[in-house]
Amino acid sequence: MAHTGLGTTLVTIQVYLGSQGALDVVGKLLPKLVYVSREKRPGYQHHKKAGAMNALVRCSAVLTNAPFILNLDCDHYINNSNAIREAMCFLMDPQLGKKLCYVQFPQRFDGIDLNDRYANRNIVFFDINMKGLDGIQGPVYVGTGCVFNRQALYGYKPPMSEKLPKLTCDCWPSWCCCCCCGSSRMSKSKSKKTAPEEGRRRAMGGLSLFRKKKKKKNKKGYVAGLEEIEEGLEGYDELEKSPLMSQKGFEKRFGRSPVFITSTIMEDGGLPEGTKHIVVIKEAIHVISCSYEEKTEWGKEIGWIYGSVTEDILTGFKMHCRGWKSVYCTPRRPAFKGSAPINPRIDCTRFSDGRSGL
Ligand SMILES: O=c1ccn([C@@H]2O[C@H](COP(=O)(O)OP(=O)(O)O[C@H]3O[C@H](CO)[C@@H](O)[C@H](O)[C@H]3O)[C@@H](O)[C@H]2O)c(=O)[nH]1
Ligand SMILES: [Mn+2]
Repeated sequence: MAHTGLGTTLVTIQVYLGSQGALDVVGKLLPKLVYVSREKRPGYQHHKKAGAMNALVRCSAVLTNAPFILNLDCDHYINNSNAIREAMCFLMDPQLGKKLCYVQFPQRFDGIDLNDRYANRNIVFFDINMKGLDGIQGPVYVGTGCVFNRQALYGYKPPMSEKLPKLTCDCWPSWCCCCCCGSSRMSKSKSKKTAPEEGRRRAMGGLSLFRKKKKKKNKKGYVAGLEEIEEGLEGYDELEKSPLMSQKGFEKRFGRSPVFITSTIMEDGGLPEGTKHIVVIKEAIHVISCSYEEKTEWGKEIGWIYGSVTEDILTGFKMHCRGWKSVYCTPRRPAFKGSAPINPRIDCTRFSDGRSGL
């Protein structure tokens, strides 16, 4: 039901196919379908679509914690039964997968008139610009037809890759000592990254928690934002902070749900062994209550970002800024389709309704 921002809606969670489940024609258990409606009350911002998405992310983390999330607008549908498989080929790729925040598909529409009078195809954007971006850090997130890596929604950074030998001058690799050995920068960077420290970092699942980059100034006062320095120290700040983060920091970022917080550090998703239904249902209701996000980082640093008419662009940029890459996936048969606005009035109404949360 639409919400005007004035009334009240209560939490609804309906699990279709129930606790017994149901089988498909070949006897396999069908996935459950869960309908979720969050709580809204006067005096509490619901943040429209971005707020709805954040509530869904938390609720699903508590109920199943699947590591990947497909986001589709309510006026879009799946048009290619291989769509999810296409995305998973990237997200589960042994080399590339762990660094990907999302796989974005182009938006395609039904009902476009012969001459595409209302420019629904958006050829320049979807078939030129987005392909170009795919060659850099990846396409922007366009709000629908996108499969996310759940970890990227939580403000974590992508895991670091093994380092290749570094060039210390224009022509020689770092093992060349003729002109560069004794460089304090390099030796500092190397001596800091000792094996036990590296081991501790790995033990943390390679996740960088909430680190603010410190800019280092060199003698001349220039900002020496050299990658080597940053990379040499990578993982240290957060290791020092992580014991403190465990309680207050996590709550400040994610809100006061220990079940949700636990789910965020399970890198491969899933629920802890022995999780009880009654606990998760209670917690699922808690995380979609209207005051849950107060004094947290939801919508500011994590999840779908608030405060813009196009929450999608900001959300994708946040991930790219943290170093994640994205992928543009364009199978021959469109993966998803939406219904095209067929006159300017419909387009304007849809636009203003969507932005005001109707
Ligand atoms: O209060 C709201 C308003 C919208 N929606 C959802 O947001 C979607 C997008 O809204 P729509 O009115 O369809 O806007 P469009 O302009 O068609 O959407 C494009 O532009 C939006 C803003 O950039 C993106 O969020 C969309 O994914 C993208 O398809 C809808 O389908 C709903 O699923 C909500 O959940 N709550
Ligand atoms: Mn739409």
